[in-house]
Amino acid sequence: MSKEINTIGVLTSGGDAPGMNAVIRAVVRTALARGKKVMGIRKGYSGLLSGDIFEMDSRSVSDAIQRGGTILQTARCKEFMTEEGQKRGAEMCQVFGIDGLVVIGGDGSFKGAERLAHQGINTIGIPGTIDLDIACTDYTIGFDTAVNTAMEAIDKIRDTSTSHERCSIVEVMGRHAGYIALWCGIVNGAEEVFLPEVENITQDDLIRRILENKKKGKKHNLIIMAEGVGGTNELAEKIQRITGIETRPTILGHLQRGGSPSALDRYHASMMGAAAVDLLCEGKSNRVVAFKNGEYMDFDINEALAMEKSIPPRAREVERLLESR
Ligand SMILES: Nc1ncnc2c1ncn2[C@@H]1O[C@H](COP(=O)(O)OP(=O)(O)O)[C@@H](O)[C@H]1O
Ligand SMILES: O=P(O)(O)OC[C@H]1O[C@](O)(COP(=O)(O)O)[C@@H](O)[C@@H]1O
Ligand SMILES: [Mg+2]
Repeated sequence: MSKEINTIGVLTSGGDAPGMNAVIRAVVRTALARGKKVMGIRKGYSGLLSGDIFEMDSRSVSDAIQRGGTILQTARCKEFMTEEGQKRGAEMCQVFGIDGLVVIGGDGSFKGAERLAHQGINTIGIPGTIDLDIACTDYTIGFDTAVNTAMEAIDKIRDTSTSHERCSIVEVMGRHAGYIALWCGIVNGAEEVFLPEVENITQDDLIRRILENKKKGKKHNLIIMAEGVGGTNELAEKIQRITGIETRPTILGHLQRGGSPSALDRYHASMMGAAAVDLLCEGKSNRVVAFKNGEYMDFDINEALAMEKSIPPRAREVERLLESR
């Protein structure tokens, strides 16, 4: 018989993402509507281990849906990677009466949720990361806002780049994932995009293309670099040294992680937050909520973590087709 859940905990973990507050709001309000008690855990698994836990009511999530960041704050917690840390985490849940837990984060956070489920706490993961790099789901909360933020910033860089006939290299976030870079390549109309998951053109090929573009009268070259590829500053210096074309690197960095979430992020966040609570109420554990082929569903965490995701070949092809030559 599945265990009945009376108190639901909620935490955000790993890198923050716009829309996390809308998830917290949906979890809190759905749980209260189902007659459950809700406990907020601050600073991810760090706050769980230090007992930074408080009761939440409907007002705790007022004025949160439109706010960026996470009102529960987030952290990366090394101690929780150890079995001892995970046991202590489960004990802390018991101390606060938490029998079901919603973990909002990425793959790393889901591994932690799986370990807690192993210790007897019912857990459900919700994909919250700007990187869009969780294989079991077509959408991760925060991506739409982040890619729009990057797109708007790159449009602005393109304006000044054209005025000065410069080459601009813009580095977008994604230590292991090139989705923001790929999307910006398409929606900003870049001349070249470098992704961590696939083979890219060589720096020599790039320099030849920049010189050809100049001969054809192109007024700027816009190159998008995913963070995980690296070497943005060095590449800019090399292009300028060899071609004589002024080249400026811009690293967009953490501005991509902040800001008020888009409608898409708020919508998925609300739907996924409510789904997570309903799964817990049905006695489910060790599951991840996903949006796949236009529907909300859930997967076993271990199966979800074993899935692989690759850059859609057609999107890479279209990005290349549309590069101006
Ligand atoms: N293998 C693991 N076992 C237990 N906890 C983990 C594991 N991997 C990550 N975590 C926990 O999840 C946190 C967030 O993971 P991280 O990979 O940084 O971010 P994300 O969840 O966004 O991928 C880590 O700091 C750690 O506390
Ligand atoms: O904020 P930090 O610690 O510098 O981390 C930067 C990383 O976090 C991200 O913004 C999001 O990654 P996660 O969601 O997996 O934490 C990556 O794109 C980036 O590489
Ligand atoms: Mg991650």
